[in-house]
Amino acid sequence: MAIAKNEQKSGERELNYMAGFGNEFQSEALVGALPVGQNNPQVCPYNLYAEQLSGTSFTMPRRQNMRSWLYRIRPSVTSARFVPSARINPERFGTHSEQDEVECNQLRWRPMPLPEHTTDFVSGLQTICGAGSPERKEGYAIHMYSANTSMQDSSFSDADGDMLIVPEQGVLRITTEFGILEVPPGEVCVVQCGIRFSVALPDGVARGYILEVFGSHFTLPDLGPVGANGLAAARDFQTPEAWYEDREVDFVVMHKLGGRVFESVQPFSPFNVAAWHGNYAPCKYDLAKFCPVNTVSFDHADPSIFTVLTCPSPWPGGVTADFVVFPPRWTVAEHSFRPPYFHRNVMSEFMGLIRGTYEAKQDGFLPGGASLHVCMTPHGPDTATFESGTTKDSHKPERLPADTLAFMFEVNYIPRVKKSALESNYLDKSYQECWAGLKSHFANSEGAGSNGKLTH
Ligand SMILES: O=C(O)Cc1cc(O)ccc1O
Ligand SMILES: [Fe+2]
Repeated sequence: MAIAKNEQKSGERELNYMAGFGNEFQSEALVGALPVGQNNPQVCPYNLYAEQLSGTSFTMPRRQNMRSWLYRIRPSVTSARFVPSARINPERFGTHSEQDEVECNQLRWRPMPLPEHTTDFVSGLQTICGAGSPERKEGYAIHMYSANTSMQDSSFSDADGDMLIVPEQGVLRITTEFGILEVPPGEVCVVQCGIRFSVALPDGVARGYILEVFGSHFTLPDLGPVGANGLAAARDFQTPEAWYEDREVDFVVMHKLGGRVFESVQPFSPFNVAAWHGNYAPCKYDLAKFCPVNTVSFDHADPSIFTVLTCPSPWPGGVTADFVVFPPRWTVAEHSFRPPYFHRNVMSEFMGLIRGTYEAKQDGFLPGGASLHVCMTPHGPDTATFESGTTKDSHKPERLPADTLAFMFEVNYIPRVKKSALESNYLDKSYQECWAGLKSHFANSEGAGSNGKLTH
């Protein structure tokens, strides 16, 4: 067995990352393992197998074209036949189905409980909603996970799309074919379509959110008049250096395709890539590095101003999905209602909370919880937020607390909500009550209203 540049046991090694978003990276865990000047030498260095993983069609324009070359001890093709996985309950995880319904009411979930029984990242996945079709390669699904055990000699890959993973509780140590990423709450990662990965839980528990996009890839948003800087900087994204293990063991390889999970057993670890190069590779990003841009005068900017990553739609200006963060920041708008406004949006909005409280809700929206407001469903600040927003001194700058971190998956297609998520006992059936106190303050002749003050 050749000697790896890094330790064989991932737990003992400091992780190294390469900086940049979508760069042409190259990385060797074994000195000289990358072929020089070509992808397919007749015999690769160290007798490795060359394997290409493409993320776009071969003929995609160069700027969008994504692929990587992996140099591995055995090729991925050497596994037994895949069969439907008995570990996954398709009623709970996969994609939405015909039996799931659209729901025009505002929905909110309390935090999903941590599991009572042994549950790893994959068995702890629960689909909340989805739209479009993985077969047609358009649309998305939104999932949550809650787990208390590391994946053991097993991996998962998603042939349906890219996964953006947002931890809320517990570090995720994600071993991929490209190397290892450690992702604590406050950071997010993207594991692209087809990449095999396995999740260990150094903290013993983990909970969080996933946005899966079919047939599209996450990219940095254009900045338009904002200019060349601001929001998420490309250099702050981190891609793991190559890491491999040469381990012969019965390894379960799970694979999601068309919303169904299949599995196979192979006699070796799939994390056997000694070197790779290309621009199709997982990455992570620390949300604390996000540089918000916002109003410095009056009124409330639309939340698109906080877009971290976007999945463009096939038509100009549209998106399949945006990942938006509500970071700690100063709010300074004068003579303005500063919290999020009341609205009905053409896009559908799934929100989650990583920590703290969210500026539009004083109560009931908890870390690990979620809300869903679909296309044209009215929503906005709860009664208490409206009252404080209309009475506070709006000439004093205010710091939104540093320990707050909410986010939104803003999606185009109207989602169907998974039956199991609608029937779960953590669905908050009293959500609508948060707006019940929004009484009329209308004053058409005298008194309140005419002087810009409300009587509460
Ligand atoms: O809380 C929400 O619904 C998200 C949201 C935030 C905001 O500041 C403006 C519009 C919007 O949809
Ligand atoms: Fe909204």
